[in-house]
Amino acid sequence: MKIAFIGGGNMASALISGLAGKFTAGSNIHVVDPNAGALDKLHAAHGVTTAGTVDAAVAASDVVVLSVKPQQMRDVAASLKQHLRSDALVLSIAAGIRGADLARWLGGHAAIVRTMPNTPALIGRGITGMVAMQGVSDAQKAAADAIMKAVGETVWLDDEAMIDPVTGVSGSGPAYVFYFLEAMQQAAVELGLSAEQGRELAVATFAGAAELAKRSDEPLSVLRERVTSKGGTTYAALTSMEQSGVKEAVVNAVKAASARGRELGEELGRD
Ligand SMILES: NC(=O)C1=CN([C@@H]2O[C@H](COP(=O)(O)OP(=O)(O)OC[C@H]3O[C@@H](n4cnc5c(N)ncnc54)[C@H](O)[C@@H]3O)[C@@H](O)[C@H]2O)C=CC1
Ligand SMILES: O=C(O)[C@@H]1CCC=N1
Repeated sequence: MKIAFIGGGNMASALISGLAGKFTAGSNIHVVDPNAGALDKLHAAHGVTTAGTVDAAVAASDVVVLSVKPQQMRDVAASLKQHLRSDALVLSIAAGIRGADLARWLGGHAAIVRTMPNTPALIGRGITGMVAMQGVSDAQKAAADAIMKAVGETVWLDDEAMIDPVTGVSGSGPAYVFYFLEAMQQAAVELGLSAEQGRELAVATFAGAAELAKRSDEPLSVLRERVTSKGGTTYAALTSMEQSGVKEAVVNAVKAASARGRELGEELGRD
C-alpha cells in the first residue's frame, strides 16, 4: 500500500513514526511539505520519499492523508484535485473540516474518512476517532482502520458531528495531561523535591493510574475512592480541587475544544 502525506508536521510525523517500518516500509510512504527541513528529518529517520509540492508519487498513492492545518485545507485540496486517483482513499486528520466541504473542494471525491488521531501515535499508543463518508468502500474502511490501528486504537463513529467531541477529549487531550503533569511537577518543586524527581513521580503516577483504569472494569469513581482514606491526604487534595472547581474547569475546557472544532468547520467551510 502506497501512502502519501500532504503536510509533514507534528501529527503527520507522529503517524509516520508509528507506521514506517512497521505497517509498511518507509519507502512506501511519500511526504509532501514546502518545509525542506521537515522533509529532510522525516527522510533521514524513516526513509520516506519526499516532495515540496503535490507530484506524481501522490497520484500513484492508494491512500492520501491530509495532514495540514485546517486553514490550509481548502488550498491543498484545490492543488490535489487533479492529481488524485478516483479510487484513492483520502484520510483527513484536520480538526473541524467537514467531509462534505472536503469532498466539494476535491471536486466531488467520494472516498473520504475523517479521523481525529492524537500524538501518542508516535509510540503506538494513540487513539483515533474515525467516521467514513458515504462513498467509502468496505475495503477502504478496513484499510483506514488498519492504518490507524498500526499507531494505536480506533473508535468508529456513526455521526460525523461526534468527531468534535472526540477532538475535545482525545485529540487535544494529551495537552491536558501534560498541563496537569506540569502542575504536579511545579507543586513537587515548591514542596522541595527536584524538578527531575517531580517529573518522574508525576509521570509514573499518571501512567500507572491510567493503565490501572484501562485494565479495570470498575467505575473511575470507585478507583478514585480506593485511594481516598477518610480524613487522609487524598481527601485533603480532592477537597481542595472541589473548592477550586477543577472538575468543572476540565469539563468546560473539553467542551471549549469541541466547540472550537465545530466552529472551525463552519468558518472554513463557508464559500
Ligand atoms: N498536533 C496534534 O496533536 C493533532 C493535530 N491534528 C490535525 O493535524 C493537522 C496538522 O496539525 P499539526 O501537525 O499539529 O500542524 P503542523 O503545523 O505541525 O504541520 C502542518 C504542516 O503542513 C505543512 N504545509 C503547509 N502548507 C502546505 C501545503 N500547501 N502542502 C503541504 N504541506 C503544507 C507545514 O509546512 C507543516 O509542516 C491539523 O489539521 C490538526 O487539526 C489532529 C490531531 C492531533
Ligand atoms: O489544537 C488543534 O487544533 C489540534 C487538533 C487536535 C489537537 N491539536
